[in-house]
Amino acid sequence: MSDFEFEDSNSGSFARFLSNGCVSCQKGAKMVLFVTGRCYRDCFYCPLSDERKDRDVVFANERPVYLDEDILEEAESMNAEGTGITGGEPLLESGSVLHYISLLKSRFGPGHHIHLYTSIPADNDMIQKLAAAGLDEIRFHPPTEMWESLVGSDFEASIRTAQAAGISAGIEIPALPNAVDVAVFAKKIDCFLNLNELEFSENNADAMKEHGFSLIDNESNAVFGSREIARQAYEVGGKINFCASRYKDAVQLRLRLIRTAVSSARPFDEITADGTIIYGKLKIQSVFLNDFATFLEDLEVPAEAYEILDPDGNSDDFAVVETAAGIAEELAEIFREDEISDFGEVQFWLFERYPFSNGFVVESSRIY
Ligand SMILES: C[S@@+](CC[C@H](N)C(=O)[O-])C[C@H]1O[C@@H](n2cnc3c(N)ncnc32)[C@H](O)[C@@H]1O
Ligand code: SF4
Repeated sequence: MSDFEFEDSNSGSFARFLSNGCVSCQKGAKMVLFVTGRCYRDCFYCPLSDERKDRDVVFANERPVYLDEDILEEAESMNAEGTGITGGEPLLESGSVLHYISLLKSRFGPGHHIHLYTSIPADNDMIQKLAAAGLDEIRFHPPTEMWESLVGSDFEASIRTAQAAGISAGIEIPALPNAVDVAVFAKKIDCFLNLNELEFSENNADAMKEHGFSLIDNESNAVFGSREIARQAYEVGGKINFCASRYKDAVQLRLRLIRTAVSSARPFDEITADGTIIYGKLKIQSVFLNDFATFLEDLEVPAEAYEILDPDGNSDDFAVVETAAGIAEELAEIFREDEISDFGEVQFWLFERYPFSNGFVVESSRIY
């Protein structure tokens, strides 16, 4: 853990303390492991999407998880330094949480930092199990109606038990009115307090409006006034980190995409500053593939500069050759100028997409 003063004028984040989990999260180096969308609470501000809320699903980042291997592959694909376990309420599936902690620690070693979000004040037995599995950090989210009366509560007991068991423990809540009371409590018991800028999501928008909240502007999801509440809480002192909505989107997500792109890009993929990849795509009738490969060899295009994707090898179908954007552009130019027709109809495209397998396509354009 580190003590310092941090103020990011671009995003609006500020902190005088960052837990180790936050340090790797800020680098975009944490995988998000979502363990069950079920939750026994009903916070009006809960941001969960329909795809996840109340559903017994597991996701590693955006990848649905059916097998342990899905989690390990996702962590490898982004070269993760650690994992944040969230939900729903992950401790409703405590057996899975313990299993995943052990799995990640045994594959990636004790240095793979794992933190857990929970709204349950876990009892001594559960804390000992989490510690034995290797959990590094736990962040409790007490219900808003308890924020003024946390002293002597089960949450205080859980935080103290976790700290005694060697788990770094604190509180993480959205910056809603009364967060100042939580700051007073956190300072008193000397635990960290992470404040999230309150955000609108598709599913909580109606409830947020009913509670009198509005957006800062039309370009962000952040709630008007949440940052000012966090600032008041910050003035209380103590180990506080305010994570702005823009910081999550603009910095953490972008850095995670870049990490994923760097570890999974093919030699010819171009990685953009946003972490997307750009490449060229040629669509060609499968029957002409062998001749076309010879044509590329004659042009001295190196083998590592393209990849042939012909899934079913059916000669009636179109196959795909993916290559560097620059090579696709040059080939398109050659085909156009020389009016080449030896390979049937060949289409030339440029693609930009997220760096996951079958990642969302940001843009595609046909160049010839
Ligand atoms: C969605 S919860 C899931 C884990 C667990 N149920 C909990 O509440 O901690 C994960 C984190 O999101 C934060 N959060 C919930 N609603 C939010 C909102 N509308 N805006 C910003 N953060 C929110 C919570 O404070 C919590 O730290
Ligand atoms: S405790 Fe967490 S998951 Fe459950 S309703 Fe509240 S914010 Fe949503």
